Amino acid sequence: MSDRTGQVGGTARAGADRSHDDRTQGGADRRHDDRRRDDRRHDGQRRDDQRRDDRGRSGQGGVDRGRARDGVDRGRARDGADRGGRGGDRRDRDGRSARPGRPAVDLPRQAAYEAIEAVHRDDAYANLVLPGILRDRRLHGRDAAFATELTYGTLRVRGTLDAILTAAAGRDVARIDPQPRDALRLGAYQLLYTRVPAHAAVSSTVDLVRSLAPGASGFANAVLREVAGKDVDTWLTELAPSAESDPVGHLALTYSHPEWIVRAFSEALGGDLGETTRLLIEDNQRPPVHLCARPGRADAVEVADEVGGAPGAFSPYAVYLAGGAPGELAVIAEGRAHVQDEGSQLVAAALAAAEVDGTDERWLDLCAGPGGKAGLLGALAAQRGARLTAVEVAEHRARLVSQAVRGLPVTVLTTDGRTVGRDQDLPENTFDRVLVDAPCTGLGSLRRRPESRWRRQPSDLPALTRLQRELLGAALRAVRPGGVVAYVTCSPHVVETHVSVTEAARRSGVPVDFVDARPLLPAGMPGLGDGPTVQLWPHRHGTDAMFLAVLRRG
Ligand SMILES: C[S@@+](CC[C@H](N)C(=O)[O-])C[C@H]1O[C@@H](n2cnc3c(N)ncnc32)[C@H](O)[C@@H]1O
Repeated sequence: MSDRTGQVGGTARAGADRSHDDRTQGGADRRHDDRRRDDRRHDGQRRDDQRRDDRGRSGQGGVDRGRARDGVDRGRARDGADRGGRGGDRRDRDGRSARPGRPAVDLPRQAAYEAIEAVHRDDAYANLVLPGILRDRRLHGRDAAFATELTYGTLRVRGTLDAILTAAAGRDVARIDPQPRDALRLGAYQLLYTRVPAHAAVSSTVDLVRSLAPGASGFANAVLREVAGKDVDTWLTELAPSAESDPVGHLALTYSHPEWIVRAFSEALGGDLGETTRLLIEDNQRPPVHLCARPGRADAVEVADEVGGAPGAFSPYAVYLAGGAPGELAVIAEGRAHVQDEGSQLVAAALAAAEVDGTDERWLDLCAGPGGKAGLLGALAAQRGARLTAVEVAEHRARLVSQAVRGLPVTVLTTDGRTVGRDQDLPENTFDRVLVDAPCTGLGSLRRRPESRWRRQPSDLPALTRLQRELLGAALRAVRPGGVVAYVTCSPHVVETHVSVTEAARRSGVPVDFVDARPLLPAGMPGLGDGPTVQLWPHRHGTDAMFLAVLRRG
């Protein structure tokens, strides 16, 4: 450790103690007034340095402090950093904006902080809460992209950030108050995983902490300077367990996933740690947006031309968007396409591609909300003279299904899918094709839900797997002899995939055979394994990790 780092380390611990005093003794502020005045003088100097630094760096690419080892996509946030504190923003003696009504912190960082805080304080979902915050703060274009990158990135690598912050602060992050803690996570993310200049990352975070918890700004300054003393690889070398003695712990800290999820992925990948690593890396990338060009209403190649995207690699309906907000596209507004991961398209289309003997008119989607697969199946049903019944137990999600299938031959039922045989609209032995897109942990779409890896717990599994078995049991009662059932999860956890499907089939009392699902996917698709089930993967196929089992009723 260098002299400078050692010195800062001492300051960080002193700061940590000060902040602790502030919280526990209330009036401790007075005892530290002198130190705070010093802090402010240093902060003012630092901000001047930062502006000079930002001006000097703009156009030069900044400093990339990270390398590829953690798999986090870096460098995209660089330009946004240059905006912080520039453009003639006049500040008062405390570093706050001198213009009334403007927050002390630049708007993209403020927006990212608010989203992160809402996720941790209110159990909000980042993908739902952030658009409203961006709208309220009138952030568009590069500012909105910067705020989004900071929000998603910070939430994704929270585990690694917390380990580093714990070491830098000299105490467990759990013992730091929630507001400065989230601000520190945001600051450490900028320092370790983006090209934001260190001065900008530190001073903007200290400003943010000062606006939230004035007593903690000196502490935040010291902790961040300690964090900035090493790059992420050096931190990980110091903190991560050895890859030889504790491979799961090593991967978990290095690639910021909970250990139980690393273990589950490794098991689903047959214990191949190299491939597990590639998956973890992929989970930390910004996910692409895929559209589904609805069959009969649009052609994927034409939609790709229209939106400036590219046709998908596998699904005949897939279009890869280059960027931008899909909600603003005419093709979506006009119902010619919808947003849907390519893997979801593939598993829904596989159900439609399976052979059935006899009639092919009555299709059933037993877990339809919010309606992505019902939209594709409804469009295919329209082409083939069939009709889809879409079942969803949650009222608000059933409304989303109704919106998604407008104009298609789909009947939406707001009911429990397990009522097959008890509900007159869900008779037994009736449907030709049935989809069970079961509620699951969602471990296959961690790229899209940055907070979910930290929110999900192994204790979620028993209730989910019971529901999965019951819904698949209901589907096996609903399908007629000779008809097919597709069981789908957006999770590769073997307890939710192989265990749920084999247990449900065994307990159903209905004669069923597994159909080889691989030929139901586009010809030549690589990496589909030995069958009869199929597991798609982000690192192999660029899709969410969808699982598909197809069963034919005897
Ligand atoms: C994985 S999501 C389905 C996603 C959907 N197929 C799509 O492509 O948009 C599972 C859905 O099942 C619903 N669900 C949960 N329990 C259910 C039940 N007992 N009966 C019907 N739907 C249920 C959930 O509310 C959720 O909307």
